[in-house]
This record gives sequence, structure tokens and C-alpha cells, in this order.
Amino acid sequence: MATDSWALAVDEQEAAAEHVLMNLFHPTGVLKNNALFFTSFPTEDRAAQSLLNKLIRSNLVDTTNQVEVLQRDPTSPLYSVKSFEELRLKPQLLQGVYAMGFNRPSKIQENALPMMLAEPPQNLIAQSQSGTGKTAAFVLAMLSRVEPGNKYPQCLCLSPTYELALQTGKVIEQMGKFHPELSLAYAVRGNKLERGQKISEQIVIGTPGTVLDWCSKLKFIDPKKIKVFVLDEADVMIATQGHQDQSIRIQRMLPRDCQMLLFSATFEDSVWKFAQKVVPDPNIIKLKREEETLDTIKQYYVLCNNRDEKFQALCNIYGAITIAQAMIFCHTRKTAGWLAGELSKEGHQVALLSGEMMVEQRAAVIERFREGKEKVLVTTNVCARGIDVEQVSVVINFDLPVDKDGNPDNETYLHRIGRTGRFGKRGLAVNMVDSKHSMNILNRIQEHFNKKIEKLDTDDLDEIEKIAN
Ligand SMILES: Nc1ncnc2c1ncn2[C@@H]1O[C@H](COP(=O)(O)OP(=O)(O)OP(=O)(O)O)[C@@H](O)[C@H]1O
Repeated sequence: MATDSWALAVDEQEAAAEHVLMNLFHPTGVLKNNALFFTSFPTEDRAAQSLLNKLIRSNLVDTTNQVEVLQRDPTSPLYSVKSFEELRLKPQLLQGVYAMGFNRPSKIQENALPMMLAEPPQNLIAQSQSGTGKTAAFVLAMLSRVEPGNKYPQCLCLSPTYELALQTGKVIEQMGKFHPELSLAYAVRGNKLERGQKISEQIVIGTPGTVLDWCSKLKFIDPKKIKVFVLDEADVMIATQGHQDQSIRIQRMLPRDCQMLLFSATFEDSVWKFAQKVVPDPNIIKLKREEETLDTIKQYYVLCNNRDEKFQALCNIYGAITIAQAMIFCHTRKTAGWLAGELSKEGHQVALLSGEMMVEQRAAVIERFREGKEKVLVTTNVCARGIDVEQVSVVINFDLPVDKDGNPDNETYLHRIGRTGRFGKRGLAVNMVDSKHSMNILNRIQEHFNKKIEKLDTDDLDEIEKIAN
């Protein structure tokens, strides 16, 4: 396939309804001439987003925000721990924690762990953004309560997808590695057992549909023997049809004194309602997400007449200032594909994030960009939602963010270019305006944030140079 069929291939991508969409770059994200076939999946998929975050993240997201704790019994003393020793964990478990390189509990763990490990066991609903240590916390709770000598399931963990279940499974294996007698079963579709068989693994992790079958119809698990029930990624869970009901049905089969733990990265009303149904008498822990601001960002807009002029303006900016790394947002996959192709022709090292790539391939692209192997990341909004690439100093809105109704999407605008206090390095954002409509969007964004977006003349090199200072 010739390179000039780049745009054509993107058109075909858009046209293809389901599987096998064509792409013109290597799985690592570097533009190449050869075509590859990727399986598609829903672009708005929260589960994919969550998996992506997990695959990319190697470190704890340490926030400076305070934890909000609501105790079931407000008169009981509130414990928080500053070290793992204080938790009096089994020695093998403490060894496992240290072997993972954890020196001290994360913010959410400081409060959640004493509650989760208390006697008698207490129920907990916990919300904090992705990467703050929730998984590690509930894995620790499961591993503390499990009795390895008893060869039947005692801990049950529900995950929204097979891939997410596997990720949690990996954490259980790592943290439990000094417990050789412990084992783990995956209750996921495709994992077929013989009828009448009983599971001897002490921990079962799986998706709601299969776990429900294993507990009821197939009776592989005796739900009455479960001591700890974890519902992970509740917000992702309820976004999937049927998962909510299945989870509730599983929960109803568990004994009264089973410890119920629910975790979620976000806490909209629907999650809260669901949480209250599945977790009776809970303690509640919430950790606010750090607010992003536009205070340290210089914002500009460029007036153009069409796509080609926008591209030219972009080239002028690149010609005038040194840009270490930039992220460029487009509205559609088609534009993103076209732009990546054009920039590549100009000699830029471009990575393209596109909705039809498999989640692991997206993670690989972002990883390479993070490492600085590519200098420009072109993406659609759906793809980049929730991904923080902190080192990026320049953000270009090749298309302004709008919602489904064509109104300004202020939240997305803020998320694309805003910074949290801690990463408050100065940044530069350039918005491309190519119609009356987009000018109107820009004005409304400006009003919403009450922050001026300056006009930039990209034909004037001196003027562009000034914005870099
Ligand atoms: N106490 C700790 N010290 C150092 N690193 C930690 C600690 N707890 C967790 N981590 C690491 O931080 C990263 C994020 O932790 P974890 O996956 O538990 O967060 P999470 O809140 O469950 O995120 P998600 O919602 O994406 O699942 C992981 O790489 C994990 O190994």
C-alpha cells in the first residue's frame, strides 16, 4: 500500500462498521508504510480506558488532597497508619508488600487499610482516582483474611472485564508470592470447568456473569463460605449492561458477615446508589481528585479558513519555536489520521492514537511518547481522555472540543490543557479556529473560564517566537 493512501485508509477505517480496521503505522506507534489490522472496540469504553491507565502507570499517583472519611460508627476511634508494620500483617504478606517496592501506605491506604483489616470486619465504600492504590489495598485485605490451609474459595473479587480481572490477578500473585500454598482462580468466560467440580483455589476473581454462574447454576463455588467480597471499578461495572444486576444477585448469596468492599474511581449518583445496594452499613472513604487550572497556561487562538490553513499554521509554529513534545487533538479519527500523515511527511516523528487500536497498542503508543521516542502525539479526544502526559508543554487543539450537541466541552478543554498544582509548569495552548461556529465555541470557552485567549498571527514569525518566552 502506498503512503499517499493514508487518508484513504482512514476513510475506510471510518466506514468499516466493526472489525479489522486498517492502519498505517507500526504497533509501536511509529508511522510506517505497511498496513496492519487491528480489532476494533467501542471507543467510549470505560473499561478500556481503565485498563489503559493501568498498563501505562508504573507509579502511585500521590495526591495532596485530604481524605474524607465517614465512619459507620462515628464514636469509634479513627485509625490511620503511616507504616505497613502498624497493620500487624502476616510476615509473608509484609514481605510481599516490601518486595513490590511499597515503603509506606498511600493516602487512601492509610485510612482504608485499618478499616479493612479491623476485627470484626467492616464494610467499606472507597472512591479515589485511578492509580492511588485502591487495588493494592483490597488485595492486601483479601490476602490477610484468607486461610491458605482451607482449600475452597474464601475471597471473591468482581471486575468489569476479563482484562481488568487479569491485572488484579497479577497484583494478587505478586503480593501473595511468599504464600506458596495460596492459589487463584479466574471466573471468566472461556474458563470452562467440568460440571460437578468444586474449586479449591482460595481466591476467585472474575466477571459478574461467570461468577454468578459459578456460584448458582454450576455450583463451582459455595457462596456461603466467602469471607471477603470485593467489587472493583464499580463505575466501570455499572456502565456495562447487566453487570449491576448480576453483582447484586451474587451479593445476595453471600453470608451476612461477609466483608463487602466496593471501589470506584468516580462517584456519580448512579455509582452511589449501586454502592449502597451492595454494601450494607458501610464506612466511606473519599479522596478528591486534584483540581486542574488554567492559571499557568498561555492560551492563544489562530484564525484560519480551512484544514489546510490550520496545518500551515501548525507548520509555522513548528518553524518558529522549539517544541519538545506536543499533543494535538482532532475531532475525528479521519482528521487525526490525515494530520499524522501530513506531519510525518514534513519529517516529524509522529505517533497516532486512534480509537480502533487495541488497548495494549494504545498503551504502547503512549508509553513511547512518554519516553520521548516520538515528539508529537496526534489523537482524538475519546482516545486521550483520562490520560495524563505531564511533560507535554504544548497542546494544540486542531479542533476545539465540543460535546455531542456541538456545544463547547469545557471540561475536556480544561483536562486537555489544564495542569494540577503540583505539575504547575508553564504550558502553551494553541486553538485553531476555522469558522464562525468555532470562533463562537472559543468565545464561550473563554467566558466560561474567564480567561483571555489571545489572538496569534502565525504568519508573523516574530510574534510566534514571543509566545515561547
Ligand atoms: N503504598 C504504595 N507504595 C508505592 N506504590 C504503590 C503503593 N500502593 C500502590 N502502589 C503502586 O501504584 C500504582 C497504582 O496502584 P493501584 O493499582 O493499587 O491503584 P488503583 O487506585 O487501584 O488504580 P486503578 O483505579 O487504576 O486500578 C501501582 O503501580 C501500584 O503497584
